[in-house]
Amino acid sequence: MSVSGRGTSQPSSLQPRIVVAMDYHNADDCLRVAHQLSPQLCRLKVGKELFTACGPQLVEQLMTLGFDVFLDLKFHDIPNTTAKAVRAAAELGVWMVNVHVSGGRRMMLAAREALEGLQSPPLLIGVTVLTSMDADDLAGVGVQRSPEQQVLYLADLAKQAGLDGVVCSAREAHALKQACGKDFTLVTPGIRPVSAEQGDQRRIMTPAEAITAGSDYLVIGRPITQAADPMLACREILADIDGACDHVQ
Ligand SMILES: O=C(O)c1cc(=O)[nH]c(=O)n1[C@@H]1O[C@H](COP(=O)(O)O)[C@@H](O)[C@H]1O
Repeated sequence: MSVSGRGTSQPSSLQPRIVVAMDYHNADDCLRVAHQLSPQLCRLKVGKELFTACGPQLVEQLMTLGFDVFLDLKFHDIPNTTAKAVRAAAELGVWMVNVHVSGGRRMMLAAREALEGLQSPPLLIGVTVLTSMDADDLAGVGVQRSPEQQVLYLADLAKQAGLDGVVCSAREAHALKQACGKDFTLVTPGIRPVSAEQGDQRRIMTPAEAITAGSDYLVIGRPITQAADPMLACREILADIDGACDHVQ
């Protein structure tokens, strides 16, 4: 039994706000680390690499261990295909699923509609501007707005289409909470403790900064999964955000 209750968009002070990105290539590595982590302390994200290698069976195994699972496949397709993929994710029983906001309003409305009538639908979240992108990367694909302007623009589209929230960087969290309201869920990757390497991420913040800025869920991969002791790394980040949580609640 998971700890969150699906369909709850805002974490209470007792619910885990860390979502560990299980970016592994095989089930053994993923399950070895999952057994070291605790559903009381974190949720898990299954993304493209792990899902392509291991499929829905592994998602089910992680849920059997008690974890809430964010299925991060960033659907971006024609409305009919996206809606059916979102429905399939819901039938798998995941806690959260995402689509690219740039798939457009009709695509997002179809995804929303695909979840109608379900007793505990997953949170439906829109990806805005990937946290690996900066202003130069956006300009490279023809977008002249700043990352923050583009994130705000896409988040407004997502909200109007009935999505529960967006994936963004924590750098945009404060402005987004003001623009979209506190109930609009903010899921923020690009989280780096002070000592961690930035890697391919560009718009980053520390865990405590992200919570203070208004992030609801922190998606954290390599700083935990590549650590010698993932559970210890997770606990250290929790200690870092504890004070920030008290401050914002
Ligand atoms: O949707 C996501 O989860 C996502 C969106 C985004 O804009 N940036 C981003 O990094 N992610 C995911 O978040 C995780 C971040 O991992 P680390 O960079 O290792 O902490 C990866 O699994 C990414 O696929």
